[in-house]
Amino acid sequence: MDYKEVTILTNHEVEPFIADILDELGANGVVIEDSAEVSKGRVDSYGEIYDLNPADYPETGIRIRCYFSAFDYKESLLEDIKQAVLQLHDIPVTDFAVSAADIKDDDWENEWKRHFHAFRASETFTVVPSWETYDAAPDETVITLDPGMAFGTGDHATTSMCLKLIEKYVKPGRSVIDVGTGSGILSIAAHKLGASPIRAVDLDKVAVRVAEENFEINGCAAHIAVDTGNLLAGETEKRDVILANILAHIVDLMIDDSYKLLNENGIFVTSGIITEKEDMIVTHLEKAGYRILEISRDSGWIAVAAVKEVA
Ligand SMILES: C[S@@+](CC[C@H](N)C(=O)[O-])C[C@H]1O[C@@H](n2cnc3c(N)ncnc32)[C@H](O)[C@@H]1O
Repeated sequence: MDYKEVTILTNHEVEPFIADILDELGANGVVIEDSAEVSKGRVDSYGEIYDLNPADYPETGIRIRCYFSAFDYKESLLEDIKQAVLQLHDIPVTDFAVSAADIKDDDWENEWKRHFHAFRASETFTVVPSWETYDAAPDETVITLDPGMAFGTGDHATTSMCLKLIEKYVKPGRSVIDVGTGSGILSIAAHKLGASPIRAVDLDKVAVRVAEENFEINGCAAHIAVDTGNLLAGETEKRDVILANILAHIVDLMIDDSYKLLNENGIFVTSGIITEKEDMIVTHLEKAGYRILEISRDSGWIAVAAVKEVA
């Protein structure tokens, strides 16, 4: 079947919402290229800094590439995307352009996989696509991933900030629940650090299937229970750590439940929160009884680690 590659150029503020919009409209695989990445400089597994090729990135804002099968693509699609973006509440859309091109080679999957390569996502975790071979250095812990249609390759600021907080706060033998597991990346990281037992849930059945496959690839399927689930609804087992990288207004809905479900001195690691929503989330966390341990910031997003201290 032929595929269409749809390219969108827009400003950073739209980024948190674009994947959901494209998903609703039937996109297969979404790749986000951020102009801010070029100025960061990357460090490879041997500590050498390398530059990204500016030609691969937009000059300003973000470029989103996504893929639609001929079956899902219709003439009105570009206009539908534009209208959905322009109707976002309270989000300034200062730049917007959308275009489509044919992909003739029947190989859209490889087209978007072209953009995903092994990279160091945190101090110890290196994410390696399942189709690449990689020689890990002794200080690296490899997470092998095929994210398929699910979110979570690790190169998004929210995921890498979560990985860094997990490195710090998840200890061997701690019980974990990963809410909105996506590709399963955070659960795999927790497992590699010795956490147990681990449960992963996602509202999206496709994400649950992808996470299961990634648990298999990483040899941890027997150690992570994965299921569909809506936030913490129906969860009764107390946990030492709760992970949730979802959007701020959704995280907000689970703050009180997370506090109830945590053991004493348990830790809530959460991200998916744009800086504009920091005050709202921090105020709610403190009201629920949490003490904020730290807040990380990257590319307009924050991640929070908070502890349930019981006097
Ligand atoms: C931003 S992705 C995070 C994926 C991965 N945990 C990571 O850190 O990269 C958010 C995930 O939350 C899931 N999600 C959204 N709303 C949810 C809900 N109410 N309950 C459970 N999962 C939800 C989405 O399907 C998506 O897979």
